[in-house]
Amino acid sequence: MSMENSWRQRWQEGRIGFHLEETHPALLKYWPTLGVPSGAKVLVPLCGKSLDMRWLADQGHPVLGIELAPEAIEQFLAQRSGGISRYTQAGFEVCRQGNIELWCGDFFHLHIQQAAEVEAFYDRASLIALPPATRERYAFHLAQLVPPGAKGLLVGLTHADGDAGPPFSVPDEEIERLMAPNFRIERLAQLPADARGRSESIWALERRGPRV
Ligand SMILES: C[S@@+](CC[C@H](N)C(=O)[O-])C[C@H]1O[C@@H](n2cnc3c(N)ncnc32)[C@H](O)[C@@H]1O
Repeated sequence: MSMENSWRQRWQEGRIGFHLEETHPALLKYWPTLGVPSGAKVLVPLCGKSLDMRWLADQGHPVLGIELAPEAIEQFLAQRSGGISRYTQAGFEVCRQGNIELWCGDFFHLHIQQAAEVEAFYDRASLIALPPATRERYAFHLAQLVPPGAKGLLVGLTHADGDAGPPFSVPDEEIERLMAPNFRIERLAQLPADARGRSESIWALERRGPRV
């Protein structure tokens, strides 16, 4: 089965153990330390139906989430009664609710023109959703989409179940190797392991290169 279909099947069957029913504690704790100005648009790759997007929007950030599974987007929108506008842009179905826009489709098809206003990013559980070779592509594509100086928070995950996934275990060394060519990167914290031995790591990133 293709990666795309297996994610859609997960959403259809409700196998979404990664989803949190609250704002991620690391977002609450560490986002304010990045110093991203209120009003800066935040890219949320592989966003699922994460409530973290609501929190970011409540801080004054326009949010651009991108997600493969229409099921995730519809479930996200159904959480609130706010009016929804729907349109097609650059081949993506886009839904907007308040200052959150959700693009339904493949992150790798999102082009820099569509991300033109993005100034920051928030990435939880994207790398760990992707097999090794795709993680390389992901890191490169993210770097292409965000401008020099863009800051982001990244939440990774390691586990002791070997190469199995998703979630794939992505060790610190790999996150550094993938991101360091294009981002200044600092590990902020390692959260305690849960009952299944899964532990999240929290990183601050800043896109390298001269600001224009
Ligand atoms: C592990 S989940 C994390 C979701 C969210 N960030 C969170 O913290 O709840 C990964 C999500 O990425 C989506 N996805 C996987 N590959 C994708 C791709 N190439 N483009 C867009 N979304 C993708 C899946 O459907 C899934 O909802």
